[in-house]
Amino acid sequence: MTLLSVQTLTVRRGQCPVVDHVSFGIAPGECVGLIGPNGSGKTTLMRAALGLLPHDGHSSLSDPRTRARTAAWLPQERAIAWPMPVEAIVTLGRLPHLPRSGRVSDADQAAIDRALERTGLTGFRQRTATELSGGEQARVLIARALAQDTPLLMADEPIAGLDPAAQLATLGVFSDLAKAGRGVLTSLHDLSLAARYCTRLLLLSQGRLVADGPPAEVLTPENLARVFHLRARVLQTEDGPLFQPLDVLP
Ligand SMILES: Nc1ncnc2c1ncn2[C@@H]1O[C@H](COP(=O)(O)OP(=O)(O)OP(=O)(O)O)[C@@H](O)[C@H]1O
Repeated sequence: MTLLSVQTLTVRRGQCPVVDHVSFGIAPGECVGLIGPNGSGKTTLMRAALGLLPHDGHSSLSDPRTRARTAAWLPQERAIAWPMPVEAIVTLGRLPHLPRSGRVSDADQAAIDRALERTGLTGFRQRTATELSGGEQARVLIARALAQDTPLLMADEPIAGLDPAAQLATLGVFSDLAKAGRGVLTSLHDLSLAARYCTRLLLLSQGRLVADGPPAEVLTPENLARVFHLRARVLQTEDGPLFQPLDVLP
């Protein structure tokens, strides 16, 4: 069973492919990190895989109904426009589950409470979301995506702007979701955290998928030099792999 299947997905901007014949699948139990330098095509790949951008090739989530049932999507933009209570925003994640009356069932409320708890926002539920800090607002949107309770969670740089504890907590939640049989696809720039929390990494370079496998097989000195122009040390420790960038290569 796959939660997402992408075959030869290609997105062109003008004549230039910014996602170039990318194929992969995501199965339940996988927490997959999408890594690559700025402009390598991570956002474009995820948006095309969700059917939100015109593309060639195939994605199993192109169909809006399948997408709505299968995937929660956390985009990179984190602005909350409406001065609503935090709990009301997280409740929006339950919209696909609510009856026409909009009545929130006990099961819906349990999912909302769980999402607030997982993101450390239980004490914020009555606060006006627009009055929270940028990082707190980001956590509200993560909570909304978690409340959707879909088999697959797709997140674009979800830990950008979060403090270190919130970064670890967020990726811990994603990793736990995968251990519980969900699937996660998340882009991120922190290669240490990618190595530690992801079961598998997809490495993009100039729109092409140049490596796909367990973190230790993807974060090799050769790939780091070739794709990121970095010399780095990867240490295997009892707490997982630690990644230390050392120099920018010419
Ligand atoms: N609307 C657009 N029109 C033209 N080119 C675009 C557009 N959106 C993105 N691109 C180009 O597509 C390429 C991939 O962009 P994308 O945002 O997918 O990269 P990314 O890997 O997510 O980058 P980052 O790590 O900086 O968020 C970049 O070269 C970008 O300039």
